[in-house]
Amino acid sequence: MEGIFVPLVTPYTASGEVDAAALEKVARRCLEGGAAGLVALGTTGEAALLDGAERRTVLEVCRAVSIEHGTPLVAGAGAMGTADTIAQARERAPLADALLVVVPYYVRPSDEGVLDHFAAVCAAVDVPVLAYDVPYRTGKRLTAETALRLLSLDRVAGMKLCPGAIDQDTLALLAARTGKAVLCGDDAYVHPMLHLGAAGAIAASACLAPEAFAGMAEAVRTGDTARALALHNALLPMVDALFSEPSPAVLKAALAEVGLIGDPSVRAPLHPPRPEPVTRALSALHATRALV
Ligand SMILES: O=C(O)C1=N[C@H](C(=O)O)C[C@H](O)C1
Repeated sequence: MEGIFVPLVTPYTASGEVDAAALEKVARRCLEGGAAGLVALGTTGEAALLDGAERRTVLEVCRAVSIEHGTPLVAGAGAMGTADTIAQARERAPLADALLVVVPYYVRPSDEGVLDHFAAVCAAVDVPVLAYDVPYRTGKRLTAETALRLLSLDRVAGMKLCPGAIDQDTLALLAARTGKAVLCGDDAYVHPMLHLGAAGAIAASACLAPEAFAGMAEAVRTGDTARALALHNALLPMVDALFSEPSPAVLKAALAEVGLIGDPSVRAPLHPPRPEPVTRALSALHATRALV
């Protein structure tokens, strides 16, 4: 798994249903913009705020677009408990090339508990699993040592790392060169993480600027450091604006402004964003366009 994977928003119609046509449009646009693949039902897709039928619709739309483009589809899965996570993983695996399974949240299990959780999920499905480490959301932080033990599980193909920083554990994990993919999930750090050996990223901001993110990853890969840095510097203010309020509220408002989705709404308890970060994201987007 290499390159920029885009976790898609879930657009709604004015009457609040999943807007399959808008989702298809955003998905196609991301792949045409150079994304390596799509992620359905991630944090950005408000997966926790959809019902079962809606999650199925999202997966089916993303599956169809991925097949059309010959690119991989990653599906988010994960609950607080192991049994519920396995049920979700079994349901979604047939429609996905890999599963993005979040570290069990809220209950704060021990490291051994986390490892057993992933071993049980891996044993229940026959697709690769990406472990999703996002301690500011889950309440459970993984050390590099535990992350390396996780990566040593056969079916674990890699990790999406979202520690909110490039910390000692991140550096140790990347330095270990396990051969498994480390994907950056902190949009602001994609550029330095690629230089440090990350295989790619799962970045919500790439929904709005797929060309710039894909171009940055390609520039790092080909050694065009000046171009990679220019794109990183241009993207940073956009990322800052997009994450200045709980995601994906600003992102959806910006996508609506550029006409990619019809309705910017997010589901409760998320709130619509203030206008200021949306304007800021759009003017930063404009600056990135000059570089792609
Ligand atoms: O949708 C996702 O998955 C993402 N998760 C990160 C988060 O937890 O906020 C951010 C990333 O850009 C996309």
